[in-house]
Amino acid sequence: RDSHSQARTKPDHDRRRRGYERDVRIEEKKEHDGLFLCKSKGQHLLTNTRILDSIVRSSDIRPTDTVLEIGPGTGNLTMKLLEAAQNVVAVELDKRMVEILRKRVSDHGFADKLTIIQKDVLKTDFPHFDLVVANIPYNISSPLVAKLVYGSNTFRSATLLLQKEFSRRLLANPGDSDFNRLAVNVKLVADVKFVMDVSKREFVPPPKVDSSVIRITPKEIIPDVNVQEWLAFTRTCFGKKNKTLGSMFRQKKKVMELQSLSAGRHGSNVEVMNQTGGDSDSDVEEDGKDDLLCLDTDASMFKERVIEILRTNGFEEKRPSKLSHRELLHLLSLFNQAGIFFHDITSLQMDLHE
Ligand SMILES: C[S@@+](CC[C@H](N)C(=O)[O-])C[C@H]1O[C@@H](n2cnc3c(N)ncnc32)[C@H](O)[C@@H]1O
Repeated sequence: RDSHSQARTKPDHDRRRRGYERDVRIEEKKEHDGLFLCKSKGQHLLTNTRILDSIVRSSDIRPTDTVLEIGPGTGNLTMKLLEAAQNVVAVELDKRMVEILRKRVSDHGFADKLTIIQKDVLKTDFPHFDLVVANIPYNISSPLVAKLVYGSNTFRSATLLLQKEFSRRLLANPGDSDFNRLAVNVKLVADVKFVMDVSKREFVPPPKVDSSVIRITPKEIIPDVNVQEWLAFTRTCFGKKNKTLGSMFRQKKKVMELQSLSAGRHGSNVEVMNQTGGDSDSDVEEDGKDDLLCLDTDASMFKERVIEILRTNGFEEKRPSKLSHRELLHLLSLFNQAGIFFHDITSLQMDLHE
């Protein structure tokens, strides 16, 4: 009986869904002249005026500010930003959105306050701006946050509407289950604060997930560390964030990387290249207990040197996701003092993801 009722509910569900999608189209057609919203470009428009107002209020815009908006879409947020700021720079990929936005803004007499850059935000150099306020496409959250916090622009804060789960990771602290490489890298250079949750029902069309607004404020003083080396170091340490550092640095793969590099080097410095992919917690990898048997003497000695640094400084049994920035920076400096440096051949990509 159950399977029979399931067989009947599936078409019902599909019919309801088709009807719903048609409604959204009609609504959009009315509002945006038949504009079809692309999921692949993350086109979920925020339509609730109360929430748009709260976002603008919480972003602390001054009348003299230039605000950078990423993905203005049809301009729901842009109109509010134009009222509050001196200027808005909006970066939008979709030509159709740009046309609608341009018309809407000039109909309201704001044209001279808005600069539109019709480009992919990840491939655009930003002009000067004071603040970022944006409902961004969720599929580029990680590289976009990286571009903002590790990029060359100086700004007061970025108030961003993000996927709820992603924002929880950014908000996490050492020891929290969500704490990962993204959080450790962003929080080296910025503070992250929760602003509010936003239900998926507030968007047209609704995405599958709920959202949150967070505020990222770049730190005035950041630790004196080579950024590329830090990113490579955290890529290594957070490769398997729940493993102990001891077992991580015993992995055959890591030692072999070191071995091949040390073979090509002279002098005391040894570079630890980070070119490994597959760095999720679920990856199955050898714990390294027997790996030593497969390694030649130089690599074994090098591995023992690394383990010795961890052991004598109390890091061998520690898990990277439980360490503070201070502890991680200390560990990196211990490696450096021992002539071990982390370099990333993919360093030009500022990808902070786990
Ligand atoms: C989530 S919608 C937000 C629309 C609008 N801000 C709102 O709140 O109603 C994201 C917008 O970003 C644009 N977009 C997607 N990928 C982009 C990219 N790589 N660079 C610039 N804009 C992009 C989409 O076309 C879309 O208009």
